[in-house]
Amino acid sequence: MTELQIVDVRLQRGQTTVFDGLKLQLTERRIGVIGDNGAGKSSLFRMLCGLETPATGQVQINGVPLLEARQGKPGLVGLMFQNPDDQIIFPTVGEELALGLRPKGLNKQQAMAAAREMLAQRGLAHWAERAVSSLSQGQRQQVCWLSLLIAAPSVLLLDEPFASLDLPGQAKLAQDIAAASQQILVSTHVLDHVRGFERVLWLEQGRIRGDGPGSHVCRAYEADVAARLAASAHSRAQGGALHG
Ligand SMILES: Nc1ncnc2c1ncn2[C@@H]1O[C@H](COP(=O)(O)OP(=O)(O)OP(=O)(O)O)[C@@H](O)[C@H]1O
Repeated sequence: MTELQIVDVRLQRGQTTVFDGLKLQLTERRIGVIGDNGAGKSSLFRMLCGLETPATGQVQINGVPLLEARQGKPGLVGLMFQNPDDQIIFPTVGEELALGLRPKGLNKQQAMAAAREMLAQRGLAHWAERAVSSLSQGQRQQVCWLSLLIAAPSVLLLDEPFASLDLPGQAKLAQDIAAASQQILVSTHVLDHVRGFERVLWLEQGRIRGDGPGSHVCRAYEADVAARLAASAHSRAQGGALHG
């Protein structure tokens, strides 16, 4: 099992200090990440796969600094981007899936054959030559997931992977996540997708506000949102009474 560790990290993005003194040990097989817009979910994932470098502190894999651990092992941590257009590089679906197999030593033909086989197994054989630009947003999100699945990194980071999927697509992805043997972290605003996870992190302005079994943490976040809504309705009503 791969163990990700965040050791006393400060992360700066532009003018924003996203994390300051963040410490986390991530050992559970399924970890959900929830919280308001701007709480730091994407930043956490980008940092865990090396796209953002902390100003101080460190991300470690099995006790080894991330950059060192990834040398010669590009398939250690994989990110499914929130926006498919940030992830997809190649013009066709087949080529995009094949890309994930090249680090495993397959040549171009072998990688394309494996990509075609995977698509065929999922009833999507006709997608192999399909231009990515001709796919809908949800279909592009599916391609991003399949790219990660075929590349099979040890740790999968899925940043709002359900966002554009239709209901059957969401159900299929949830099944795939349940069946995968790797460690998977999922950020989402749809709490039902992570409520059953053994661990959920609730981020609030870059700090850990909740950390525990999915059912407990999701309930606590929902209660907090309800309380905030009630407080703002109350203050609006008071404002109305004052001006009435
Ligand atoms: N490229 C950037 N430059 C500067 N600040 C950024 C950048 N990207 C994000 N931020 C800031 O970092 C903080 C965390 O953003 P992040 O995207 O990690 O939040 P999030 O929890 O993923 O939000 P959402 O739910 O909207 O996707 C926010 O205050 C955001 O404004």
